[in-house]
Amino acid sequence: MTRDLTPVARVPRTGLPPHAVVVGDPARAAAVAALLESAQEVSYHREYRVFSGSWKGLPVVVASHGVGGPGAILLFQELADAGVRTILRFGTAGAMRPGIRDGDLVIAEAAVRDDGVTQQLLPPEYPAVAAPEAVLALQRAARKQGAPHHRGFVWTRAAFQPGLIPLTSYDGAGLAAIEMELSALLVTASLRGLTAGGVLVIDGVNADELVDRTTTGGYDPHREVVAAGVERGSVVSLEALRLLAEGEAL
Ligand SMILES: O=P(O)(O)O[C@H]1O[C@H](CO)[C@@H](O)[C@H]1O
Ligand SMILES: O=c1cc[nH]c(=O)[nH]1
Repeated sequence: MTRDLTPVARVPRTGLPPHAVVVGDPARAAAVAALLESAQEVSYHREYRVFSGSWKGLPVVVASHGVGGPGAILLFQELADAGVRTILRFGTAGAMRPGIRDGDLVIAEAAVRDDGVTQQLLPPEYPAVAAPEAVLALQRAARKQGAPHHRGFVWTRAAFQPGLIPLTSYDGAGLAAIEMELSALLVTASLRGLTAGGVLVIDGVNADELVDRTTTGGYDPHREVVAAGVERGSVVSLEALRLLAEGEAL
């Protein structure tokens, strides 16, 4: 019995649908799963809460991976071991580009690999890129949902709080948002032959040096403007999965 479960997240090795939305917060996984038909909790070990159900007839997985790349990559790898082939991360992030507002969505095209884990798997020059079809599916779903959205590069950074070492300056590099797990997903996808992408709801920004005070209110995910973005983003990520599954992304 135990051998039929993956070792850390303890998801069943067989029987999961091949399409998944992953989120950091187990409570958000439950909220996204509540949008599904016939949703059921498959497993819940550590920070990894896993549901299955149907979105417009498409069987899907919704799962939480917790905070931080090293823990999250375990879920991504174990979902791949369990037969999941398409994974979209639906997270929260801080804005880094002027004009991106609280509650807006950022659709990731690629991520800076500052995730604290993939450097131990392969050289730092290796890119973390989203599947183009995932980018287009998310963009199409965002337009359909009327969700304010932007496309761009994301900084995946292992440290949330600023410390004594000054932040790397990406001034002039055009980064759109900062979060903590996406590059770990994108690298896993490249190594395992998965299709992956990500969409992030802006909840302010986590480091004072990065704050664009004209458009965000500073880091605070517990606000109505963020909750409204999360509601829109939940539908966008599920609908993008459906577009990918139906081959309607391009
Ligand atoms: O809202 P989630 O998906 O957890 O994403 C962001 O929020 C957490 C930090 O508060 C990190 O996990 C970061 O990546
Ligand atoms: O890493 C994160 C996640 C959410 N918001 C931020 O500002 N940073």
